[in-house]
Amino acid sequence: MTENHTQNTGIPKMRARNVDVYYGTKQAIDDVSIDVHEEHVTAFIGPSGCGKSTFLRALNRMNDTIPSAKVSGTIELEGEDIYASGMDVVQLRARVGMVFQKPNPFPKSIYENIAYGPKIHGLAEGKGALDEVVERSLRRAGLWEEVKDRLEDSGTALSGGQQQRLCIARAIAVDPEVILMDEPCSALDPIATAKIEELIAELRGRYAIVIVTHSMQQAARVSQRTAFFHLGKMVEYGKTSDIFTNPRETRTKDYITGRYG
Ligand SMILES: Nc1ncnc2c1ncn2[C@@H]1O[C@H](COP(=O)(O)OP(=O)(O)OP(=O)(O)O)[C@@H](O)[C@H]1O
Repeated sequence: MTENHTQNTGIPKMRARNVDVYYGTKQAIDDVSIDVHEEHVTAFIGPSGCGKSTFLRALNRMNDTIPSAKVSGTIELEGEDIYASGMDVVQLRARVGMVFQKPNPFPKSIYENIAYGPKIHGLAEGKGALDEVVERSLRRAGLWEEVKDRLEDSGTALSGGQQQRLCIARAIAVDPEVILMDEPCSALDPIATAKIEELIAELRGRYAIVIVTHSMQQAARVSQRTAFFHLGKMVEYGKTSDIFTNPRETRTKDYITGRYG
């Protein structure tokens, strides 16, 4: 373990050590160790197929849904082993929320998209409390003003960018500690992308955010820490400004200067 991997800035929110992920016999992640801190946006970058999404999904056990996937090593959330046998995975995924590449609202009303999680997790009792959570979550996701008069409309009737903010509001509604975002802007136009990036900057004050992105410009704009992945390994992890201006590893330099990818 080197300083390079831990980026010592206080107690980490999540701590991964020596993580391997296999799909059947194919190794997709090889011995990755990283600390993720609250009030930071951590970007995962690297060429297609290097394992960014696989590692991201390991952070809230989304890989459990893929029968061939096997994770080893340790991943802790606030010091608690998330792969321990007693871990409640539904609860874990509320604490470590996820936003996907393609916005995926439920085919239900805007209101229900947000209210569903707090209801099943028992976070809000009664209509008044639920109304409050819905408004607060939509406000935090920068969507309230646009939807407050149409909360009963279907979430799927919103524009792509609004749908993605709805999905972020849905993640926020269950009071997460970490939000994982897997290329959250790849299906959006530049204006919707800029809104999501602004939102990420605001949300950083409350949550640890991890974002997978193909856009180095986006990583540079939104993140404070960047991890560069290549062929299943995490090659370099550091302050985003250092990774982009003064990378230590040749492979990082080659990638950020566009030599491959
Ligand atoms: N469900 C799966 N079953 C088998 N192999 C998979 C599965 N998902 C990913 N892989 C393989 O694992 C490796 C890492 O894939 P992953 O999607 O994590 O990479 P990535 O860096 O996120 O790629 P991209 O940037 O293209 O999304 C690839 O070789 C991929 O083919």
